[in-house]
Amino acid sequence: MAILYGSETGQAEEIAIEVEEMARRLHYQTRMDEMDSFKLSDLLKVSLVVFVTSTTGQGDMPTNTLNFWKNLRREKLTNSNCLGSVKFAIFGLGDSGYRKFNWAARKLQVRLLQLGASEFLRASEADERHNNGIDSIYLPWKAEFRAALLDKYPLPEGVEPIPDEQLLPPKYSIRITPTMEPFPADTSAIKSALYSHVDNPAPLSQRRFEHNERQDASFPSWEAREDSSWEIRTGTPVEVLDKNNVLKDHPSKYLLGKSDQKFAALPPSAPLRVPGGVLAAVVDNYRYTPADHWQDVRHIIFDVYGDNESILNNLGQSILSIYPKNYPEDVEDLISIMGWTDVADRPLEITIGPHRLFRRLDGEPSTLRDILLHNLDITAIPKRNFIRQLAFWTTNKDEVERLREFLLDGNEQEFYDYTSRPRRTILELLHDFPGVKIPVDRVLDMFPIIRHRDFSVCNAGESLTSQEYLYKGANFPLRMEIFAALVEYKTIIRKPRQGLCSRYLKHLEPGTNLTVRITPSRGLNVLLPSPGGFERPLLAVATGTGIAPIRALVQERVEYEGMPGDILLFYGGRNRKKDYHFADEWTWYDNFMTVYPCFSRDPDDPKESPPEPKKTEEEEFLKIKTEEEEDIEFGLAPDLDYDKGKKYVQNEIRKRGKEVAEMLKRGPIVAVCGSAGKMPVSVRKAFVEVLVKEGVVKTEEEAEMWLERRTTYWEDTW
Ligand SMILES: Cc1cc2nc3c(=O)[nH]c(=O)nc-3n(C[C@H](O)[C@H](O)[C@H](O)COP(=O)(O)O)c2cc1C
Repeated sequence: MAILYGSETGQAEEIAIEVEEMARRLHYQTRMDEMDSFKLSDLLKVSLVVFVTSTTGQGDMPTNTLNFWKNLRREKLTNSNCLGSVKFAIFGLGDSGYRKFNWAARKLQVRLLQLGASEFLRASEADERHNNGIDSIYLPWKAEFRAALLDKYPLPEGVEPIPDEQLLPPKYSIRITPTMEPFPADTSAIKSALYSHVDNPAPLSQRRFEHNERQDASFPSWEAREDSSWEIRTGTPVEVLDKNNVLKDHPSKYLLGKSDQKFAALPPSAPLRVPGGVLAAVVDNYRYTPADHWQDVRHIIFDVYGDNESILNNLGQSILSIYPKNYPEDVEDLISIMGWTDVADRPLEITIGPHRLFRRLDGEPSTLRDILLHNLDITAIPKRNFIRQLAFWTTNKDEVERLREFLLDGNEQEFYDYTSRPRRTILELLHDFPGVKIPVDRVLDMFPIIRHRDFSVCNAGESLTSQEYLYKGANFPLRMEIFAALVEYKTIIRKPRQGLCSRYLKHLEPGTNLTVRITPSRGLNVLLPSPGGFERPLLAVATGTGIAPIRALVQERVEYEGMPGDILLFYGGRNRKKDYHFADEWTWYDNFMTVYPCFSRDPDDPKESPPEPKKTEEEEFLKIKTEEEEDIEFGLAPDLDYDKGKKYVQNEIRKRGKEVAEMLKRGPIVAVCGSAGKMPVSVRKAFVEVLVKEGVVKTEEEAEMWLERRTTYWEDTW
């Protein structure tokens, strides 16, 4: 059985992992991977294919399916019945808040049927907005799927499904290498510097021996050797093995580990070998919003070294993907509670690993600590698959019982209350279950891999290139900026929380090198298909950091040699003084741009709506929210007060109806950017109402049609 997934943030992948485990328990040979790692012809080699895919963008296929999808859509396959022998099942994940609910799964299903494949089981569409989220559809579907498998492909006589209480063999192969490892080559500048100041360095063979000695698990740690009792116990002077490493003079002279000393607690800066990735250096990273504003919004500027010609040719926008890393203190915490201290820094041998396990670019051998720092998401919210496996690694009966209870049918709410609602992390969960000791050879099977996070590049045109670039050409970096709101909140267990990437970005120091990936935005096809795209009017609506892609669109027009189309921007924030992003810049373009800002928390008339009592950032951050407020914040419950006469962009659009209708008549590009959920829906409704009220069309249906056919309507919401 092949289980192929398409996933942006990991939900579909998690479902695929569960489906695979279920199939393995029914003795299937399985292959589980993202769609893009699977050849179309391989579909013919398996008995059954399960597709699990989310929908992203505006009804789009996830990024890791795009190649597969392109191949599947090849014109010459149509009417070929080429998948006549393929049996498949589809499980879709979506969010009914989006207009094109579960479109990726639907498109895939239609195409597979068109190519002759037959459905093994009815397709299913899960809705994230449902009370119990995806699970409310997924769990019954899984039970139905299992029953159908047993029915249509019964197990041979005498063969039983492998019970849940029995541990399956690991999928990945990882082990700590035996002690006698060759001494790594002195390739890096840092290394040669390391040895250059050593007094009378020993011959290489001696150094290798000492190195191996230190690699040995029984060799005492630095801490132990610093403790003189070790010396007394063993009779070996502490410095014996390190005598050659005595520094002759001050280490700072060599810039040795300078950054490590200064920012000892920061994630490592070694860039990763990411397929399609390019090197970038942080030029600046500063807080854009004032310190007393509730939200820390970062303006981060990078120099990007890569195939810059092709990036420059990607008019429209680019997406910059960041690969966040863990903090050393969290990793050390995990190493210590799992009892991995002795093996954490010894080289690892990974013969079969997940393909997203990106190694360090400098080719240094990986250690367990390395992959924990760079690859494994130890602060993710624990998923069912993780909890299921944990129960095998504790000898404490109460813990086993408690872990298994979470997974029992009917306990979904309890599981949710323990994990997702308080945003509990894997690391915290492991602290709650001190009896659990995960063996090293299971880490790749159990921990999720860190996913990259995408940011719209918020500059374009001339600002991408420096004078140096223009003069010296493509060897010079491009300057790319992102504008990111850090995710920091507290939950019902009153713990302040930070997203993994937010924490990484917050302390990303200028000068840090990292690997990023630059890809064209999905909006690219929509925004610039026609010649003269720049000459079309642009009707932009942005809330908060949704302004990022709009700023790039504006900057692009500035450079246009012809006459750029005029721009109408509706911008929504909370306070003019705190989050009217890039307000100064808009005045530079007032020959072709009009901005209507509105601020939901700034009262027009202080008598009518008195200002809210001023809160410090800390108060705002630590404010204990009611359960309803929490639900609204996490999008789990509707905010019934949402639209009531507030100063939101949709109301501003209605207020300026005439001007908006005039622009809509001219076939503009409409770009709506900001948080997903109610804003894009309300904005579209406002456009529809305006078109009817201003007499452009008669009915709301006609207005919808107008938006669909006469405008290029692009939403970038998250
Ligand atoms: C930027 C973005 C765009 C989305 N667009 C759609 C959409 O057009 N239709 C839909 O049904 N769901 C949409 N969703 C919801 C996701 O499909 C849903 O959250 C899913 O559980 C994510 O699964 P994944 O983590 O595997 O990608 C979107 C989510 C995001 C973050």
